Amino acid sequence: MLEELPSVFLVGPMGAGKTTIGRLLAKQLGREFVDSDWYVEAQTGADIPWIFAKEGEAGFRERETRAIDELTQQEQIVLATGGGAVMSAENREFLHQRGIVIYLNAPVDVQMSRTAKDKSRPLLQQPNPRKILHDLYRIRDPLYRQVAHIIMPTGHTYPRHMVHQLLQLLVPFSASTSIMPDPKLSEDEL
Ligand SMILES: Nc1ncnc2c1ncn2[C@@H]1O[C@H](COP(=O)(O)OP(=O)(O)OP(=O)(O)O)[C@@H](O)[C@H]1O
Ligand SMILES: O=C(O)C1=C[C@@H](O)[C@@H](O)[C@H](O)C1
Ligand SMILES: [Mg+2]
Repeated sequence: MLEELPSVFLVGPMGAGKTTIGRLLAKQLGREFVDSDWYVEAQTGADIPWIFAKEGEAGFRERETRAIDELTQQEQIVLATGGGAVMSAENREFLHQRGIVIYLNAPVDVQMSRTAKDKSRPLLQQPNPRKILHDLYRIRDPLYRQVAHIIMPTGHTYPRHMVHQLLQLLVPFSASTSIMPDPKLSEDEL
């Protein structure tokens, strides 16, 4: 039933589960899974902390926009994007126009517990990561909502259960028509 489904792009904050859910969703759909953070690392030949250290956040964002442009042109993939990808209007346009965008909306407490032990996120290597996550959420939540076709809360739901719900929410987008369902599916409807 989902053969006609265009590419699916996951957006949301660090620790929302974009990589985890994206990988599982791709498996269920029989699609290729790509993570824009991994793609940037592979294209650069260096990891994200190294890119931030050598080129600053601005250097990383340039690389990220090139990656989002290239990856959103691929057909029928599942793409997990970096948490800050929606900061660029160009990226938002690429994402919204070229596929179905799912916003995984995680409260700051959940983001905190899921990112606490991991040192791979340069923006959180600060004395007060909770404040950083909180400030980023305030700025980015409206942008995630703006770019999304589907908004899915994530907190205490098992990844497999989330993927099951997402597969149902994606059905209306699979018809062979260029008209996207409107209005947005929102948290209230889940
Ligand atoms: N629904 C879930 N329930 C419980 N744990 C989860 C869930 N989704 C993700 N996790 C766990 O949270 C951590 C962060 O998840 P993940 O790396 O998928 O987030 P992300 O959105 O890709 O973050 P980033 O933007 O930093 O790449 C992982 O350890 C993962 O196993
Ligand atoms: O939220 C962010 O700005 C980031 C999230 C990660 O996915 C990486 O893209 C990088 O660490 C920056
Ligand atoms: Mg990820």
